[in-house]
Amino acid sequence: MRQIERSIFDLRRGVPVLVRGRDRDTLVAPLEGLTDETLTRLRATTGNPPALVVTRHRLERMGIEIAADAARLSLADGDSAQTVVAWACARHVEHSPHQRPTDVDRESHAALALMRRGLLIPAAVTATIDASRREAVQKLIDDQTLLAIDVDRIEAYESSATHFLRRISAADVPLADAEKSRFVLFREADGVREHIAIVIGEPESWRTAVPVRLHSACLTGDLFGSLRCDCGEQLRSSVAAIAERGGGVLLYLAQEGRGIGLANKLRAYSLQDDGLDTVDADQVLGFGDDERDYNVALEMLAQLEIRRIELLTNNPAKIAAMSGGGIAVVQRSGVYGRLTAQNERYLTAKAARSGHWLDNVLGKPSADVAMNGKG
Ligand SMILES: Nc1nc2c(ncn2[C@@H]2O[C@H](COP(=O)(O)OP(=O)(O)OP(=O)(O)O)[C@@H](O)[C@H]2O)c(=O)[nH]1
Ligand SMILES: [Zn+2]
Repeated sequence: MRQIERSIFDLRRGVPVLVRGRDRDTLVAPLEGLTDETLTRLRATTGNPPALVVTRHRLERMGIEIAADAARLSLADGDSAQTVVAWACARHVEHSPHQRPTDVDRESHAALALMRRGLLIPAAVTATIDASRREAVQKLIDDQTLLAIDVDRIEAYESSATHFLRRISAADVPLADAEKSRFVLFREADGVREHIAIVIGEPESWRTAVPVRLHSACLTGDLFGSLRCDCGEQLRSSVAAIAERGGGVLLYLAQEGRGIGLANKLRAYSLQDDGLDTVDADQVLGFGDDERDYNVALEMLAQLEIRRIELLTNNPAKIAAMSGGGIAVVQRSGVYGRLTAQNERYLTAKAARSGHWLDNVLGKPSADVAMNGKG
């Protein structure tokens, strides 16, 4: 396994990793699972006081505006793990951090990139290695107690991770709403995530604007029929709609929870039960309103040689992402689930805060829109 994937797995297990910069080495511990012992060990190993690295979204939640993507908050000797975790992801913070946030260095920025890729809360505790501890730290690396990874590699990985997809396997899987369906599985270059193209009908008989649905995974809704969202019904009605149009493609994207992962989505659900809406709940955890990017979808469409599409969505961001990636979106058609007592607040927030076209679900009439070839 390459160092980068190994470091993500270490962080997911709660094990710190060393990020090697040009001028300094930084020990990085994930916020998730942080204990007082971790903080003590971080101090002892590095010989320096640790800092908490959090995203701009998290700081905004704490009433602090910054221009950069992330910032560091210095930690004092007496700060307990509980306090640090509260600063990073609690809805209510009793004591504010002692100091104004300072700019993040490349190493801290890279640390957050690893957390996101590992679907962890995007926050880390970091400390630079003091010159006096270099030898001891090198020993930990040599005996494989500690994994070291170059900051350059993390940055290169960040920009290339999803740009290469391998087609791994395929099989016919007849579906209740589309008997002629073929599942084609793609794997990202690092092997971490897999996405599926469900190819419905025969490509030769598709319309010139291929009906396409980009569907972000939702375990709770798609598989269990959760009433908190509309995903399951959207999934099934998209398959039926594509089949009715004579075939097309549904891309089932490993973007659970708008890209934050299932663990964080469940955390966000608890925060919603506490009164927050879907966007604010994600922000409490340090995420933006939508963490997805659609490069994977663009790459899958390219490999399937699809360039002109009718997009089945209510989400303007998906149209922008496809058009921006060189796909001609010639038409947009809505795809709706039922309004339930449990999903009304979620759908209302999507319409109000993220601009989704949900008027006819929420009780106002609306029509499908022809894009005039412009997307
Ligand atoms: N973070 C978070 N994610 C959620 C929540 N509810 C649903 N989701 C996720 O939101 C995503 C919905 O994805 P889609 O159905 O592809 O799309 P959409 O952005 O609603 O746009 P449409 O194409 O109009 O359906 C899935 O990944 C769900 O897991 C929530 O409360 N919080
Ligand atoms: Zn859902």
